[in-house]
Amino acid sequence: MTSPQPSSRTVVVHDGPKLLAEAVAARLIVRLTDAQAERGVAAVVLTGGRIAAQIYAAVRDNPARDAVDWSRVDFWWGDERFLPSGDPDRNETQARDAFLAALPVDPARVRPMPASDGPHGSDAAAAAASYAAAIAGAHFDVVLLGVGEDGHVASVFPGHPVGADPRPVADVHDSPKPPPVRITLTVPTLNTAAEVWLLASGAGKADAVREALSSVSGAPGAADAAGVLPAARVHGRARTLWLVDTGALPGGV
Ligand SMILES: O=C1O[C@H](COP(=O)(O)O)[C@@H](O)[C@H](O)[C@H]1O
Repeated sequence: MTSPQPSSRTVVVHDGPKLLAEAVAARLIVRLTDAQAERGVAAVVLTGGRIAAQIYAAVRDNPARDAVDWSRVDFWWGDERFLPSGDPDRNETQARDAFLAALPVDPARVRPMPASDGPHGSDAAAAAASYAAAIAGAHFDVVLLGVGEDGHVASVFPGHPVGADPRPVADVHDSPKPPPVRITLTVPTLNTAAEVWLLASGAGKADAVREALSSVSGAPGAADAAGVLPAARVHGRARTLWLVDTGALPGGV
């Protein structure tokens, strides 16, 4: 079921996490195929989280995945847990294990955020600055954002100073969700994308989804101090899609 929303948001509700993952995977394959037809290349910003892992596996297992020239897809990350390379809790590790390792990607186009044992060591601010340099001038066809129980997206947490950070990429300390140190694209950077897809599955997300969808905000500069959930502050330039299941939005829109 699909419903147009105020402020050009569209909410699509699927009947459970399996169907949500398969439908988003199919949608992503089509979007990347279209981007390559239009621009020659495609670029996607990956997220972490439980439904994201299911979506990546569904892309891997979808026979239509071969419609995409994976060697001409740029993979970026919206946020990262600042942990050593290969740590199972890194969003990079999750995506590599779930689908990147199974696809004929160009390793040079896979651009994870730095790890805590990388060139910047434990200096998360330097790591964030280096990622800001890497994304400068990049075009994002799609940003995937898993919505947290508290309404966070990427590592922009409600009430946390990162919500008002003026940098394109921020280091995050004292994250309310472990691990405490993270790196994230900030809201203005996420909002440069052509399309933003917000993903939510399960009853644990219901309060955040309901609150974000009822918010009248969504303006790129909306101050976090105003109490607007990060999930309500992000939007694509061309399209903002909420892709959820019936657990996350009981009763529909
Ligand atoms: O910590 C994070 O969590 C969220 C969502 O996780 P989920 O398991 O509740 O779906 C994700 O938005 C973010 O990228 C990640 O770093």
